Amino acid sequence: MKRSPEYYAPQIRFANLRYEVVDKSKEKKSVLKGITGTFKSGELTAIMGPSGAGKSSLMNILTGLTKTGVSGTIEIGKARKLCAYIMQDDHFYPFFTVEETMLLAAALKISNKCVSLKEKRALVDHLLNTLKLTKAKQTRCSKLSGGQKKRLSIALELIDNPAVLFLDEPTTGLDSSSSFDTIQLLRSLANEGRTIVCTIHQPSTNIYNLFNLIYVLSSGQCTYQGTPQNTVMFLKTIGLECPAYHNPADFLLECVNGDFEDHTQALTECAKDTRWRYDQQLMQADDVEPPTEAQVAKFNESQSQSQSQSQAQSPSQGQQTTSQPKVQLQSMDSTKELIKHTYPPPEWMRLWLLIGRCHLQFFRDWTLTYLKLGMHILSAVMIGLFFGDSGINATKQISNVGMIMIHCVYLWYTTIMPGILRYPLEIEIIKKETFNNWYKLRTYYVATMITSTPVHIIFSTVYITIGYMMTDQPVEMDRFVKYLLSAVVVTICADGLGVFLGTILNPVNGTFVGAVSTCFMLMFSGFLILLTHIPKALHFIAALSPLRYALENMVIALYGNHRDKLVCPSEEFYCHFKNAITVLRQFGMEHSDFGYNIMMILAQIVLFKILAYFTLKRKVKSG
Ligand SMILES: Nc1ncnc2c1ncn2[C@@H]1O[C@H](COP(=O)(O)OP(=O)(O)OP(=O)(O)O)[C@@H](O)[C@H]1O
Repeated sequence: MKRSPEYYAPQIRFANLRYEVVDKSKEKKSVLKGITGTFKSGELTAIMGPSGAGKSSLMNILTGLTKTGVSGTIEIGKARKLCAYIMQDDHFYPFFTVEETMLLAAALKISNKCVSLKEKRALVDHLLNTLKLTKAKQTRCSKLSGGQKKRLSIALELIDNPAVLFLDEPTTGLDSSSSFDTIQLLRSLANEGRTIVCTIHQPSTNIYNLFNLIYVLSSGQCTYQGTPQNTVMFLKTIGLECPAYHNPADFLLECVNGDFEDHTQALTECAKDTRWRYDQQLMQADDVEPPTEAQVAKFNESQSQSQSQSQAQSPSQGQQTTSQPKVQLQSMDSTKELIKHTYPPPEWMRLWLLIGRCHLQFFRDWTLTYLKLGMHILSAVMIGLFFGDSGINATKQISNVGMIMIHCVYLWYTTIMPGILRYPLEIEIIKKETFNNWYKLRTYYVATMITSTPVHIIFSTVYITIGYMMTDQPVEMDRFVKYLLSAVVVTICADGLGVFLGTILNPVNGTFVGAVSTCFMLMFSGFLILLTHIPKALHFIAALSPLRYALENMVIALYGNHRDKLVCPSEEFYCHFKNAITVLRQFGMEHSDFGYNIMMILAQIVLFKILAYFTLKRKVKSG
């Protein structure tokens, strides 16, 4: 059952479209200079042109990714909600198989109420079969070839049957055969009634002829809009004769590149004639007006009738026609019916699914789990062996406070770095998925918080418990709980700051800023320089350091609340730190308040998490 094009895939019209940017030298630059065009439903359109002509800019504007600096009219209406944008690079979570990726996308895009899990499996199988990915079903995404990745990107967006599909350079990095297959597939999808627009560089003749419309940009101006078959005749009208056996696509690009003098002005003028987008048989030599829709429909019908007749007479001849795709989407009416009436699941359901994905990813990435846990255990044991009985031995109390500081810095550093390094890698996936309405960014953000927080709690608990036990700290539950709580909150705070830095800086700068900020926080933690020794005017800087509050709290937990005397070894004549209160006085912490310190760290956690959300949002929205 075919959808009516009006409902299914509205055409995209834009008129006098301008796009201006301000570059670094504050100069205005006109990227698109008042272009006009129409991309129709049921058609596969190629946007071509030299590098820097404005192809990606046009695509980003039509998809709604770029909004500032744009003027003119774009008639896309509600279609923008029905759009899918397949970006140039294919990004997937590497630890999931093709089937898992597809099933998760189906679960995120289609509510269980309208399509059951069994039906979703059938839909996924159908799409994988159509895109020749069935054999790679159980392959992890990181192991796919370039062509398979591209086809998976397309399959993922076809799950909810978008009416309009934009693709940025879908053949980049593919060999000629895979490129041909990909464009042929897109043509099949367009034949079903979708509006498909893609940018492409130097297509071969076979690929070029698969397009219904070629839209050429040169220095922000439209220099051709017509069928591939009309290209040679179009160029001839301005005196550019395409040599025999020369690829018309290459010749067209050579002409717009200015390889045979600058013809941009003549080409721009000539391209205003919209009749080049119609079959020349349809045009009368002296016609000035383009044919009406009814004329075009009638012509197309008669064409397809005569074609099917000739194919019936000579099947092999029909197969050789390059403008008709060989591969047609297998008809699966029940599946099409299913996807016709779909609607997305509620956002809480998507949250649940994303939490599941985060957990699965966490357990499959051994560097995140086993390696990190192993390092935590090893480090805790090493520190335990080095510090021995420092928790009870009155002669080792400066070392014991030093060990607390090492614990704080270790947890801080090992948590802040993954946060800094994670988002630059993940941002492209989030960008793609949120832009194509898989879920809202806030849902994703909450899911990562819900998943990462228990992990930080478990890891820091393992690390702290081993360190606490091995160094003979007081065996009192309330002291241990307070000590652990302080370590856990500072770990979560480090995660917040890491995510914040990861969303505003690239990995190199993020690593540098993360390391430098840790050094400063360490300096003001109250161990290397006592808080009482810091000039009063600089106290506010110390007040910003979460490490300071954590260290203070861990020291209070061990030495505060009238702790019994520590053990002074018999061979020692005098133990200065025999009374626990002496340790607190030594570090100027006898009046510190545990509750206040916890509140200060919690406040910073909230601050970093909110800031990180907005910086992540800004990063995702920036094209
Ligand atoms: N936000 C921006 N700030 C400054 N310049 C920009 C911006 N966006 C686009 N441009 C400039 O506009 C021109 C067109 O860029 P665009 O990416 O659209 O070209 P393109 O045709 O897609 O090129 P390519 O084929 O190489 O990808 C380029 O010169 C680019 O530097």
